[in-house]
Amino acid sequence: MNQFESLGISKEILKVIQEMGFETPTSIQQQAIPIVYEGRDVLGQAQTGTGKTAAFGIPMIERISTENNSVQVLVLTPTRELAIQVADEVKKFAKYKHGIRTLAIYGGQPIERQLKALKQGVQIVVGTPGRILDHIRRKTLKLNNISGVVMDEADQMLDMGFLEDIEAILNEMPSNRQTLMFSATIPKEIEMIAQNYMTSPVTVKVTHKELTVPQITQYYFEVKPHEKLESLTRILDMEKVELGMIFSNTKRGVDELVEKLQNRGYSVEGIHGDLKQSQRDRVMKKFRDGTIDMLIATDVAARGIDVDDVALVINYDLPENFEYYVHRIGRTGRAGKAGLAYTLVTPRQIRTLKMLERYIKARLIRRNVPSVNDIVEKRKEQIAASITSTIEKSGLSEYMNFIEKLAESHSSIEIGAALLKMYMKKDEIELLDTVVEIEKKKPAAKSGMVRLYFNIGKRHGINPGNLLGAIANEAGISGNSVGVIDMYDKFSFVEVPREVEKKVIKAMKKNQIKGRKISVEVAKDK
Ligand SMILES: Nc1ncnc2c1ncn2[C@@H]1O[C@H](COP(=O)(O)OP(=O)(O)OP(=O)(O)O)[C@@H](O)[C@H]1O
Ligand SMILES: [Mg+2]
Repeated sequence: MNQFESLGISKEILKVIQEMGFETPTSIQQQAIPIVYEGRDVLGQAQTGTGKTAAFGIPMIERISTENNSVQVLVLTPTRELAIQVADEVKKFAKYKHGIRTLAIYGGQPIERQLKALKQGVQIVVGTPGRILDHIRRKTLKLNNISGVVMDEADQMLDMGFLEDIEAILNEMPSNRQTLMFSATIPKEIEMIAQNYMTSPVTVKVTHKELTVPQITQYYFEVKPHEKLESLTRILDMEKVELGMIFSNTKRGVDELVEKLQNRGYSVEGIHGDLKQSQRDRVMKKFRDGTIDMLIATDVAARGIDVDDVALVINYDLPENFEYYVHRIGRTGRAGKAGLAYTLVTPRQIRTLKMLERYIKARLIRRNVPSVNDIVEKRKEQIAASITSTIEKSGLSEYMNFIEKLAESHSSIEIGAALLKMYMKKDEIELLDTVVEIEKKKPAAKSGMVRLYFNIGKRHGINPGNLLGAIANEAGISGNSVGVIDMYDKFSFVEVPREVEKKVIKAMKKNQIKGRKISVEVAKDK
């Protein structure tokens, strides 16, 4: 007998569990399922991604009588996306329990469609409190046959101001029903509802020292407010994750980030409460399918959302509430998988960060925003890896003939290097476009020097040493007195002693390089 069988789960559901590839029940499932089967009220707390949905979903499915077409189980969730997801998960588990019908009911969806489905008869309804109450008042949803109610993410529903709605809903139900509440965080306020609406509830708490799961490695980056966007793009360039989420505290923040990142060529979409439901559904689908790399979201997508293989969560803004942090980063590192969580913190927020660490009882490791060099080095590693895998996949013979010919007049190292240079060139432009904004604002590091920015356009192919010599010559100064020169396709800069600033600018404008007009800009000192 496997461990799932010993929990008393029916064979129809055991079959699904096997198909889903679950090997052993998680702690919350082991502890909560038998108590829920007993019919007790349960207040369940366990870390994010540890299978709370199945912990309440499985026993709730088992109690449905298929002879009866009325609603018997109601699950309340704080968001529409979570209602859809939990209903899908319940449907999955009920796959071989023929005759059980499950319906998600939420705002933003045409009410007629829901009315039609309710009329046909469903036994399990999963929904958001507002719309559920709406149906109760229209008498299109009757709760007199309810034998079980679940509040998933109960604390979030209270936070969103759903207390009155929830109370109104609970008051419509038979008092001998079974009541369950589940969340990764259970603050004190919950106990108030528990006292009023539950009958001698059993608290099932899977305790760990930390509130967050240990397989999520948590880092923070200290960045000035005006450097956040630049830092984010560097982090994204460095990580190149396949699927991730970025959280912002405001809807406007989400919209702005989406626009800015899309303009820079990142594959991102946004989700928040002001978007039309059809748009929210479209974005969620793209995210679940992996059509986009990153979902940018407010906390509307922080709770309960379970998307496979989210490798990275970034808090672009430090959340206003510590519980939100736990739930946001919990979108990664689910079902035992590893995850990364990055949080951008401004210097003024360091104290709040320390308080957050005390709340979650875990540490965030400090990390520096990757420099341009780090990103270039990382690119090289990635390119080396993709060269190796291309070679391993073989299918190179036609290219090899071509290279063999070239190898008669060049060494293979030269050929390889030239190909790489051609390949990187394209890459470099993309990379450096993102660097410009921050670099542009930088004055010279050494006192007495000024940094002059000039623009000679894309793919200039000019040797910095030659340019430096030409400028010094034209200005009548020694080449040695010119400091750094760095040339990019968009902005290049040179650092010169303050005394010769004017001379150099004049010389640069005069010394048109390859016939291009040069515009020079002086970086202001702080
Ligand atoms: N026993 C199990 N073995 C392996 N995977 C499981 C098991 N139980 C659940 N899962 C999977 O783990 C993932 C997370 O489950 P679920 O969404 O229920 O977590 P949760 O505890 O509700 O998290 P959150 O607090 O974020 O809502 C899901 O993809 C689910 O299919
Ligand atoms: Mg959940």
